[in-house]
Amino acid sequence: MEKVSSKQMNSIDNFCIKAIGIPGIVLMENAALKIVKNIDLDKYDKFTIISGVGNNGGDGLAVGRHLSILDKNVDIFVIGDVRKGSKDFGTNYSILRNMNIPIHHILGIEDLKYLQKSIDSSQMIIDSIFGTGLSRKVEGLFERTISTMNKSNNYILSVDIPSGLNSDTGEVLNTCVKADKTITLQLLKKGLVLNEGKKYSGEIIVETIGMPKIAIEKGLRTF
Ligand SMILES: NC(=O)C1=CN([C@@H]2O[C@H](COP(=O)(O)OP(=O)(O)OC[C@H]3O[C@@H](n4cnc5c(N)ncnc54)[C@H](O)[C@@H]3O)[C@@H](O)[C@H]2O)[C@@H](O)CC1
Ligand SMILES: [K+]
Repeated sequence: MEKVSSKQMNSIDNFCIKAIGIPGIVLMENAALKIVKNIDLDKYDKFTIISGVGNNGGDGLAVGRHLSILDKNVDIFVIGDVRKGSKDFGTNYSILRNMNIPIHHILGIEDLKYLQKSIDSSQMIIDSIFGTGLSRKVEGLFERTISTMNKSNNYILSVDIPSGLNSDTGEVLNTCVKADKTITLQLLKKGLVLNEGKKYSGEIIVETIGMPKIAIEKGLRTF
């Protein structure tokens, strides 16, 4: 199984989007549907989704949309400055707003009690805080959010990478979500199986999201 670095993944993304013309939002929607495909909908009805404001967060918001359309009970939390959100995150954020689906923003410590309340009454936590874009140590409110998640005994499903894990080296950047399952998109990220990757990823499932071979080969050759 091909293992890729985040740089390689980014160049594959870019080739897909810029050279071939598959919009990022299409890849994000494919990712969301593959995440939902891996959830046992007969077993799980109540979800707490915690999203960052990058494309990993966008994946999580799209998952939240699909689960609520399937009449599941979904609490959606966003952590990070929405104004600094990525383009595709913004698209999914405004779709949820237009659907009048409530979004809770984790802006300060006091918001963690709402998160705790949601976690106490849900069966599954979906972690879409950070993916391959994690670029520095996890601190402050992000650190406290992740420790709130890890303290619960809910089932935790991570989108692409357990948030806090360096997707290239498998190092934990101060703290990391301890996932029961990680659905990684298109290709296996090296960090998932290096150092502490296995411990924090739980069961790893690779799901393709519609990236053509030509893009993958080109991207792999670049780095
Ligand atoms: N680019 C694409 O076409 C696709 C990307 N996908 C998803 O996009 C992810 C990569 O998205 P991005 O590159 O936007 O990055 P991420 O969404 O992984 O994270 C970047 C965000 O986290 C913030 N951040 C990074 N480190 C932080 C720290 N220590 N503390 C606080 N904030 C921090 C950044 O400011 C940025 O807002 C992948 O993991 C995957 O889940 C998928 O949607 C598939 C398609
Ligand atoms: K994640």
